[in-house]
Amino acid sequence: MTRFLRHETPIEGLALLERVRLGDDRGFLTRLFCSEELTATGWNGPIAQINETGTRQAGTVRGMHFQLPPFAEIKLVTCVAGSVLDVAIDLRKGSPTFLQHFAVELSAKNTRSLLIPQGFAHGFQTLTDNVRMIYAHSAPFRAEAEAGLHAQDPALAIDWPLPVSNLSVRDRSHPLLSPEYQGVAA
Ligand SMILES: Cc1cn([C@H]2C[C@H](O)[C@@H](COP(=O)(O)OP(=O)(O)O[C@H]3O[C@H](C)C(=O)[C@H](O)[C@H]3O)O2)c(=O)[nH]c1=O
Repeated sequence: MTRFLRHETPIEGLALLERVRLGDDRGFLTRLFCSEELTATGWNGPIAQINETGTRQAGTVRGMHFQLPPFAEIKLVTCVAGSVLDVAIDLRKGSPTFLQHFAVELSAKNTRSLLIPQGFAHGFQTLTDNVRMIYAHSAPFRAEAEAGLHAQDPALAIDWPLPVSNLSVRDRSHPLLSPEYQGVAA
C-alpha cells in the first residue's frame, strides 16, 4: 500500500505529496521519507541531511533559499507542528515557468509535504506560533554554495498572508532580482 500520494502542481517536477496517515486507537503513523516510493516520485538519490527548524512566532519568513551547483539539492519539506505557507520558486534556466512560484499550506494536520527539485528556491511564512519543520536534503550543506532571493522581491510577487516579520539578517540582505537574471542550471 502506498504511503505517499503524489499530486502534480502547475510547475513541472514540483510535487505535493500527501502522506497517508495510518491510524488506530493510539493515534497515527505517517512516513516522512521512503526511498522505495520516493524514487518513483522524483527523489533520485540518498538523503544527505535531515534538518529541523523551530520558529516561535507567526508571521516569520525564512527564505528564499537554494544551493548553487554542484550542491544544488532536492528538498522534501514537512511541517510537523503548527502550519506554514510553503513556497517554491522555479529558478531553472529556460524553464517555461521560470520565476513562477507555487504556494501551499503545510501543517501538522494536513500531512502534506512538498517535494522540491533542484533548481528551486524555497521559503515559508509561519501561520501559527511554535512551528516545527523537517527538511530532507539530497545534498550536504555548503555555506559557500548558499544563495537566496528576497522574500519580498516585487519580481516574485509572493502574496504572504501575514505581515512579513523576523527575517534573518542574511534573508534581509538578499538582493532584488535584476531584469537580466537568467536562473540556475538545473
Ligand atoms: C541549511 C543549513 C544551515 N546551517 C546553518 C547556517 C546558519 O548558521 C544556520 C541557520 O541557517 P539558515 O539561516 O539558512 O536557516 P533557515 O533560514 O532556517 O533555512 C531553512 O529554512 C529555509 C526555508 C530553507 O529552505 C533552508 O533549507 C532551511 O535550512 O544553520 C547548517 O549548519 N546546516 C544546514 O544544513
